[in-house]
Amino acid sequence: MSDLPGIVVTGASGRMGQMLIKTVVESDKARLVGAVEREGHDWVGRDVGEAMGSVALGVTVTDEPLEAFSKAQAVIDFTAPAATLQFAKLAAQARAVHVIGTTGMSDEDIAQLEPCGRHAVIVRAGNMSLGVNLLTLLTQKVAAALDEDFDIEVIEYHHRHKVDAPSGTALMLGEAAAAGRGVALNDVADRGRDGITGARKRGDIGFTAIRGGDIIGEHDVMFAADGEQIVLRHKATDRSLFAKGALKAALWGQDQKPGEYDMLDVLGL
Ligand SMILES: NC(=O)C1=CN([C@@H]2O[C@H](COP(=O)(O)OP(=O)(O)OC[C@H]3O[C@@H](n4cnc5c(N)ncnc54)[C@H](OP(=O)(O)O)[C@@H]3O)[C@@H](O)[C@H]2O)C=CC1
Ligand SMILES: O=C(O)C1=N[C@H](C(=O)O)C[C@H](O)C1
Repeated sequence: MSDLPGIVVTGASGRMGQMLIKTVVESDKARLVGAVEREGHDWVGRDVGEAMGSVALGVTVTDEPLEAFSKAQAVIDFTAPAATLQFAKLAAQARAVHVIGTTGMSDEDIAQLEPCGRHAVIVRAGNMSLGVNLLTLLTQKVAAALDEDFDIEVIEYHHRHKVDAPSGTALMLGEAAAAGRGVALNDVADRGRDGITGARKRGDIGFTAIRGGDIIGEHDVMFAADGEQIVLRHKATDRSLFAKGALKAALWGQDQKPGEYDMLDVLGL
């Protein structure tokens, strides 16, 4: 038996689930020890490699997360808010590092992670890429340098299947812009315009969500003043970017004390 950290992937059949399984299997720093799907899913009981239409990997998809987590050092979870809250409790019980990529979690959902972080390491980020995490720091710096003559708008572009808006990344960028301005995002966020909205309020941070086709994930932070605009931009062209970041977080988490962390901690930014 290898002593490489064992990883369980939840939401195994999903876009990110499949990418994560491929990334873990191809890594020489970790091994895949479990794949979880919800009860009743037609992948349950099948070899996960075969279910993905490839070679057998010797890992059977299960609908019993606690049993899978108990055999693992880390759980990588890109699913949905309700599932992630359930997995957080089980990962804490199993003392496994819980890497959370799931977006669309409310403030109340996030608060529920706190007791879990007392027992296990949690790394959560709306975007696991180096580029976006660096962009949050640039956004904060530009927002701090400019005054409210510059309107800030975060524009995000995603595929037609995405179910949450604004994206987790857009909210990270909005938080960074608000921090640069020394304000709370909740006090200035303008999330959804329709009808007679009135003119833009000075100091607001706006969000625009585009959905279409197979766009993997693109984010612009626009600073628009009279006579000039600055646009900071990140474009993801491959989902493996997020999966590699998540695996890095799972490995980094092995050496940390229980608590809640983000990708800036993992990347040392
Ligand atoms: N942080 C980051 O870097 C990134 C985050 N994401 C986020 O990851 C999440 C997943 O995205 P994506 O893979 O595109 O979505 P998909 O819909 O393709 O996959 C989600 C998977 O989670 C499964 N799932 C949902 N609920 C449960 C449950 N209770 N138990 C077990 N499995 C469950 C779904 O199963 P079923 O089909 O049966 O519902 C599905 O297999 C989203 O929140 C997305 O925003 C995505 C990319 C990068
Ligand atoms: O749902 C997606 O696909 C993505 N979700 C994340 C988000 O909400 O920001 C990250 C990435 O943009 C892809």
